[in-house]
Amino acid sequence: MFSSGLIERPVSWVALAGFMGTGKSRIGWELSRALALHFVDTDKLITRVVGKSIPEVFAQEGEGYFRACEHEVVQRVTRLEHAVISLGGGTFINEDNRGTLLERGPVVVLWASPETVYQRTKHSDRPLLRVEDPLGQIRTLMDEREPVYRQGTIHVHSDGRPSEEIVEEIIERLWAWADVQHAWASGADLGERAAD
Ligand SMILES: Nc1ncnc2c1ncn2[C@@H]1O[C@H](COP(=O)(O)OP(=O)(O)O)[C@@H](O)[C@H]1O
Ligand SMILES: O=C(O)C1=C[C@@H](OP(=O)(O)O)[C@@H](O)[C@H](O)C1
Ligand SMILES: [Mg+2]
Repeated sequence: MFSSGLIERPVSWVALAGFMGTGKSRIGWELSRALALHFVDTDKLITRVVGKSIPEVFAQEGEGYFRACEHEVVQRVTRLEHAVISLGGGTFINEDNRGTLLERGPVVVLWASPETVYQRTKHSDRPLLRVEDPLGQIRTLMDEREPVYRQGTIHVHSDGRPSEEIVEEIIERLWAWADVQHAWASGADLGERAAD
């Protein structure tokens, strides 16, 4: 239906950024189903290519190696067409990655409170949260990263909301964003014609 042009999507490429546990992986997958786009989770891609889990990569190769993998993966996923990309929580923090992603298309940032993040991550293995006081660590790291996440294109809250509602809001906001892009593009066309 999408390829026949009967149903249109707001975008054919979008990335999801935000802190750990805000729902990038889950919402990204659901969004990709809703928009009939391919789905890539950069952490899963790294896991597959390196042949180790994220905690193993951190423990055996070090965080620097993981960040280099993320950088390489960003170069690749920004060349894809028809895809929803779920990033790792730190991917968008790197300035170079951020520039590449924002140039490629809209970056939707998901937000949640430190308490929600703690509840959603406490039974999982996030190497950066393997500390004595994970909630304190979440607060510190979130404060540090917040100004950077603010540089995303669209911001959506995920606290206490079912995933379907979040996906619906993202799609609405992407339509509004796409409308503005088209208006700018046709304005620029008019400007160019007027100058001819
Ligand atoms: N809106 C939501 N409501 C409840 N649980 C959620 C929601 N979004 C994600 N989760 C759950 O929280 C956990 C972390 O989500 P995940 O998608 O892995 O986050 P991220 O990729 O941002 O770290 C998962 O168990 C996921 O199913
Ligand atoms: O915030 C971070 O630096 C990280 C977030 C993780 O991804 P999620 O945000 O999907 O948990 C994963 O990439 C790695 O543990 C580092
Ligand atoms: Mg994830």
